[in-house]
Amino acid sequence: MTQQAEPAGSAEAGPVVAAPVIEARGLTKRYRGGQLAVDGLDLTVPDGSVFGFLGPNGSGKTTTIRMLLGLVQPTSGSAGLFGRPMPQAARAVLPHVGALIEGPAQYGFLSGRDNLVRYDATDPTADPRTRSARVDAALERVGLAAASAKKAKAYSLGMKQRLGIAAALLRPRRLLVLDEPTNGLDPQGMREIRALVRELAAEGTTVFLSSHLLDEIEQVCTHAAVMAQGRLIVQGPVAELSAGTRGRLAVTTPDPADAARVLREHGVTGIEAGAGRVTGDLPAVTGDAGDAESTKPAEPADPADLNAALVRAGVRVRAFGVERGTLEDAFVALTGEGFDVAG
Ligand SMILES: Nc1ncnc2c1ncn2[C@@H]1O[C@H](COP(=O)(O)OP(=O)(O)OP(=O)(O)O)[C@@H](O)[C@H]1O
Repeated sequence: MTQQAEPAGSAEAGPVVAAPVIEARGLTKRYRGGQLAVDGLDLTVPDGSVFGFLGPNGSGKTTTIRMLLGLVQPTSGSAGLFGRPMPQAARAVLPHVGALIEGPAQYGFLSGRDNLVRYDATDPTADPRTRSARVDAALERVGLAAASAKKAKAYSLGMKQRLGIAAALLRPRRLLVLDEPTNGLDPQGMREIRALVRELAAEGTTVFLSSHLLDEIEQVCTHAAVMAQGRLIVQGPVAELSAGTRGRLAVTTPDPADAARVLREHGVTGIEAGAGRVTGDLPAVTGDAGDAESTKPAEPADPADLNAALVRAGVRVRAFGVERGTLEDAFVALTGEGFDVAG
């Protein structure tokens, strides 16, 4: 008998060799009220990445995630997971995806363990005979084994969030999608979630997490995409995105006024001269940071030339360096706005 083509309902995601884990092309969502929540989004999430989906509140992150998971129908454009189209391939693909969107739904009167048992029981493909072992492994995985008998209502927010992640990890996942996983957590809770994300990534799970916190993305993500008002501003490896900013020149000198003058003459802008220290923005020689599609860093002037100019002008330089740009600098440079986390 010849091999049948894989049925749409198969648990296998099919051949996945080089396909990005998530791919969106021109993905757009206009809600019925007319609100354009996501506008022509092109997104590529590489296999094995920890991908930060960054944007202020209301920038369209949750709507995008819902479209990627097949929970919301796009107005236009396409979304794919593991090279398969969504929502058409949802039944085949979603068993490989764990998701935690808008906080975990839990029963406070049940223990953490019983919450997971209940959750596992709602999965028709989960073998009841191995349920107990699966639940214990998930609790262990998120560091809740010792607190597993406690009622969920007695959990801290961070523990509740980890219980939600444990639910998403009851079966092996190739992709974990976390919508604002550290929202509302205290610094310790945030650290725990970050550590967990790093561990999962080290085990080979691709993690896609949304956040409105720039430093969080810098700390934990290998790649990022930045959204503002429903549109993609930039995406790429985090190191390249922050390198794309020119960085800030910092000169320690007993002659700040002279240093400021010489630097200004050599094209340095945004100069701030204080007691014994002058900072400024390196002039760009070439570059295309203004291109929203580009992740290529702008080419800054060679700081060594500026240092030489200072020395030639008789300015005494005690320390000279370029402070690395941050993702926040990149966001400000690309949008001309501050990264507003309010709301
Ligand atoms: N069901 C809906 N109907 C109409 N408009 C909506 C709906 N859901 C979201 N929006 C609007 O779409 C825009 C994007 O919202 P979305 O929740 O996707 O953004 P977000 O970046 O996830 O923000 P947040 O972090 O606040 O959830 C917002 O202006 C929001 O008010």
